[in-house]
Amino acid sequence: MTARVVAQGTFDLLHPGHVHYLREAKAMGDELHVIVARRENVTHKAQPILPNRQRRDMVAALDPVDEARVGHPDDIFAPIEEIEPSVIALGYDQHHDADAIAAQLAERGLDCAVRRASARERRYDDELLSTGAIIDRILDQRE
Ligand SMILES: Cc1cc2nc3c(=O)[nH]c(=O)nc-3n(C[C@H](O)[C@H](O)[C@H](O)COP(=O)(O)O)c2cc1C
Ligand SMILES: Nc1ncnc2c1ncn2[C@@H]1O[C@H](COP(=O)(O)OP(=O)(O)OP(=O)(O)O)[C@@H](O)[C@H]1O
Repeated sequence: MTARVVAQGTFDLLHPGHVHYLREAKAMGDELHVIVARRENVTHKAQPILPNRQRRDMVAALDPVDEARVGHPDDIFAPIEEIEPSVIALGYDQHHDADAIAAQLAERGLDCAVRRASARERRYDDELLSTGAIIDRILDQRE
């Protein structure tokens, strides 16, 4: 039986931290399905610069990714019910509470583990491993 894994995020300006996360998520199963956050649903930080479709297209092009989709406008569990993953891989710093997600999955009768990926550490001084840091450097150097 194919073990499907779901990963999710904003994936605005891509960087090695995203690749690390998606590689780890893929290793948690056989098929990696990525849900790309709709711009209007990103309320916990600055909204993404790039359009939903462009962010999805770039994530879909990454090696570990088998399928990527723009997320549901208002029910984050709608794609989960469609994909029926064995694992949801949370990113190392994602603000979601794993237990709360596990409880909502159980409520919907979804048998799916919730795990957390690790952080990718910097390999050289000026490596940028966050979209926010990339944007800050652009503002700093291009103003
Ligand atoms: C299990 C799960 C399902 C999600 N499904 C959707 C969705 O369908 N639509 C959406 O816009 N965001 C969805 N999200 C929320 C976004 O991906 C959220 O902004 C992201 O988890 C946090 O992104 P960040 O790590 O880029 O800050 C989902 C998150 C989780 C944990
Ligand atoms: N350095 C990193 N190491 C491991 N995972 C990362 C790293 N940076 C981002 N991720 C993961 O990638 C997913 C998408 O993150 P997101 O799109 O918010 O990127 P970000 O670089 O964290 O953005 P921002 O700087 O705006 O917070 C999340 O699950 C996040 O945990």
